[in-house]
Amino acid sequence: MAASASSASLQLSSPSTTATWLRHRPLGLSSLSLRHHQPRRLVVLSMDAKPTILVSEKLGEAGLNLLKEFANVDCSYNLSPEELCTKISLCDALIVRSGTKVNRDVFEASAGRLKVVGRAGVGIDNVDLAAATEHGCLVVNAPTANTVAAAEHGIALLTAMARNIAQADASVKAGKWERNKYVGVSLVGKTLAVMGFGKVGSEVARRAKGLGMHVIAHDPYAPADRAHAIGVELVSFDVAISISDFISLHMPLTAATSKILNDENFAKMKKGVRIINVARGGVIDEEALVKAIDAGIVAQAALDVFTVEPPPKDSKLVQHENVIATPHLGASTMEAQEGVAIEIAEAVVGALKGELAATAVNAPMVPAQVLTELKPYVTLGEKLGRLAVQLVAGGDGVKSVKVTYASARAPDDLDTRLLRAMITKGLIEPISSVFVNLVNADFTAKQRGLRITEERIILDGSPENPLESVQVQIANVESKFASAISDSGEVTVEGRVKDGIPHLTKVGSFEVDVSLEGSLILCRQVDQPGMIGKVGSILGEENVNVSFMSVGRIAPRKQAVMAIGVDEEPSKQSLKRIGEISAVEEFVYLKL
Ligand SMILES: NC(=O)c1ccc[n+]([C@@H]2O[C@H](COP(=O)([O-])OP(=O)(O)OC[C@H]3O[C@@H](n4cnc5c(N)ncnc54)[C@H](O)[C@@H]3O)[C@@H](O)[C@H]2O)c1
Ligand SMILES: O=C(O)[C@H](O)COP(=O)(O)O
Repeated sequence: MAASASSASLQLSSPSTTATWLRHRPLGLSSLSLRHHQPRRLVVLSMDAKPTILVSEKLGEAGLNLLKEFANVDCSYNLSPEELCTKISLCDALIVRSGTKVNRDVFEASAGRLKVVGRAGVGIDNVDLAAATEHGCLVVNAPTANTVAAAEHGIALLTAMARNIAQADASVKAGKWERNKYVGVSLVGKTLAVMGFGKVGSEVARRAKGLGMHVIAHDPYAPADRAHAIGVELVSFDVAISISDFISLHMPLTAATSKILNDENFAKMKKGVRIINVARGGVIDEEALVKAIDAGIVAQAALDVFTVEPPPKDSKLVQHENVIATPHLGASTMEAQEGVAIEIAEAVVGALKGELAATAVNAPMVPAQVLTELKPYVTLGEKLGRLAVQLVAGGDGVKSVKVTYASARAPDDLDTRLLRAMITKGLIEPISSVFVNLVNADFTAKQRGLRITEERIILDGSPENPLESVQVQIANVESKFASAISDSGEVTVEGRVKDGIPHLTKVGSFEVDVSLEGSLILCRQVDQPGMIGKVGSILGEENVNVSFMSVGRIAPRKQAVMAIGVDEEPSKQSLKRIGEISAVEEFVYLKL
């Protein structure tokens, strides 16, 4: 008889995840279950329990108010990189726009405290995503609220450039009246190439069509039917740049798009082409653009974004008379900034509360309604992982875990990434000091050499629930609770969600039914009358509340496993007394 409170020191090895799919019938359940009380929850917040959120660039008032309801908010603008690194170690979340470089130094300086970086806008090229992921820091953005503002700014630049508005305005203000100098070009009937047919690009295309332009687009990843729906033809990169009178850039800055407009590609363009950039400065080789303007290939350029922001005062590009420039104003409308601020505040507060984020950039992005549906299963997965690893006694360490999902849903209708991540969290956190979340789960498993294979059992029946059951098995280990080893030799726990609450339904080969709240005592005993009463009264004497009890047995009066859910942690003395009950053969106390 052995009692053990929680963890063992284990080594995890041999990374990777694999998946297989099988077809089975639903599994039956036959266990005796007694519900005692609804578990009570006691939440105690200390005076300084509020998280701290650093806002390093100007954010709309409505968003700030939302943040302040939940956290201490430190609005510190124009921080130097050193100041940011100093402050960040005291912050749980950071909200930035495009002006703050959130590099590896920032994550290292946070020493694990920084849990969320919120990008109040779309482009996340100023955040080191690899470093964020390695540090388990979630990055969320606000991808929709500034789309229209950016598209409108693109159209504003297009029309202003075509009619020399900026230069003519400066000339009039300088006391001149140069009507012949500022003759423009018309837009109607001209060809516009939209490079990057995403949210902003498609809104620009829609508006340009309204101006009577012929719009084509290049985007290797955009669906043709979305383009056709607004009367835009998708073409190759070379066709787009070589036949167009105007080229408007709307792709993200990535390794593939960096300096995509360079000497070679400017040489392919139609003489007199006009360029608009409200995407990112880095997609244009700025030196090559100056040369192309001087060579007469590019007649004019209208730029909102630059490789270095702000650009140097003596920038040849900015100073060029055929260039108009704005200081990264694409998202800067009152409406967009209020929208972005609310969008990012909600995402950051949600993430700090531990909710799954729908706008996560470095974690699986799952639509909000799917997240809501999966929530209890995600909790189930984490708790099964926690239970399984606490049941391990020794062996060569936890190296190989198999997760089996039983579901009536079609394989492509069940996203298991969230579940796998939370099972991984449950498996790793009780035996290490590592903080595991959706962001770094796969990375951490790989680093620790934990191999997780996933198997899918396709059930017949109604696919109303995403999952019927989840089973977690750890191979090649011994257990501190021998009954947790299944007939096939693995530490095995299985659970399902009932009425929105995760339940443990199987331990080893024994069927039980206990809600996974509070903590758990598992006892193997010889089935006989009075056992529930004996254990219950030992716990009752200590005022430990039993939330659930369930007995799974091979046959009446044979071996049985009793699962007891408790709200409070029993003392070592009580656990010892349970172990001393004569019919109890082994027992274990597990923290959920
Ligand atoms: N100036 C501003 O203030 C401002 C405001 C909003 C957005 N932006 C920038 O505009 C860009 C687009 O934003 P969005 O919200 O439309 O993003 P989005 O993700 O909706 O669209 C980007 C599109 O670019 C496409 N793309 C990726 N690689 C490409 C390539 N090599 N060639 C062509 N297309 C490619 C993608 O398939 C996608 O459809 C981003 O760079 C964003 O940072 C700037
Ligand atoms: O990517 C974006 O959302 C835009 O570039 C806006 O950037 P900003 O928030 O710094 O204005």
